[in-house]
Amino acid sequence: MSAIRFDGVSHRFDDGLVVDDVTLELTERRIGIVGANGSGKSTLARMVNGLVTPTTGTVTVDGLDVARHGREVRRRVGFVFTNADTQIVMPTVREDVAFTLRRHRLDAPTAAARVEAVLERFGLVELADRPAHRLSGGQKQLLALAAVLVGEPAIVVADEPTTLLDARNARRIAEHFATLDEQLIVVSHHLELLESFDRVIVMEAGRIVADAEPEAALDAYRALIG
Ligand SMILES: Nc1ncnc2c1ncn2[C@@H]1O[C@H](COP(=O)(O)OP(=O)(O)OP(=O)(O)O)[C@@H](O)[C@H]1O
Repeated sequence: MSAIRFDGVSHRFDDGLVVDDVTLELTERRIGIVGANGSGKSTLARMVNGLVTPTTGTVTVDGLDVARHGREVRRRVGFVFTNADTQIVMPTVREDVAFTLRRHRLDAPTAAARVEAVLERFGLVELADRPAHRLSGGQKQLLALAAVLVGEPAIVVADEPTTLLDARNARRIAEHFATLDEQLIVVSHHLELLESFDRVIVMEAGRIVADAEPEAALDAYRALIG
């Protein structure tokens, strides 16, 4: 597993401190982050691949400072957004998956084979030539995950990946998560999604208020939110 380290990390937006002096080492395979709305989860998750940089402190991935080595870090850390629409950049499903590989310096047959393998894995082969924007919400989220995984990142960060999905599609995403070899960090309000994870971090007002195996951490979170 990769080692993600937060060292005295704070982040301030205009209206105040959103992440408040967080020190963490994330080495487990599957890590969940929970917390009330506005507690700083997304900001923390975004710092793992440099979408947000710390106001103070450092975040490193395998020793690489995320603020200084953004491009290298983003190769290692794939990010899945809540709203898959924001992630679709190409007209068709196949083109959208292939787009991830544009800077990977692969020869065309190798790139094409990687795209087909990932389409197959996510049950997207029959949809490959469809307009990506016309897929259903669940299909779009699978496409977003496929488009991230085709780049073979070591780490996948997903920010509320099931929030916009119905129960069936949410379960599908959870099943795919269960089969991933990659290290996975998931921000979620769907607590059952995190029950089988290795570690769950609970945030409150920018701080980590519980950090344990899921049962204990989720109990602490339920107690916190009453
Ligand atoms: N780009 C931004 N500019 C200014 N303030 C921001 C920005 N992004 C987030 N914030 C503020 O930072 C705080 C934490 O936001 P963040 O999205 O990290 O919380 P969260 O725990 O992920 O919340 P939610 O569960 O609602 O998604 C919120 O008060 C939010 O309004």
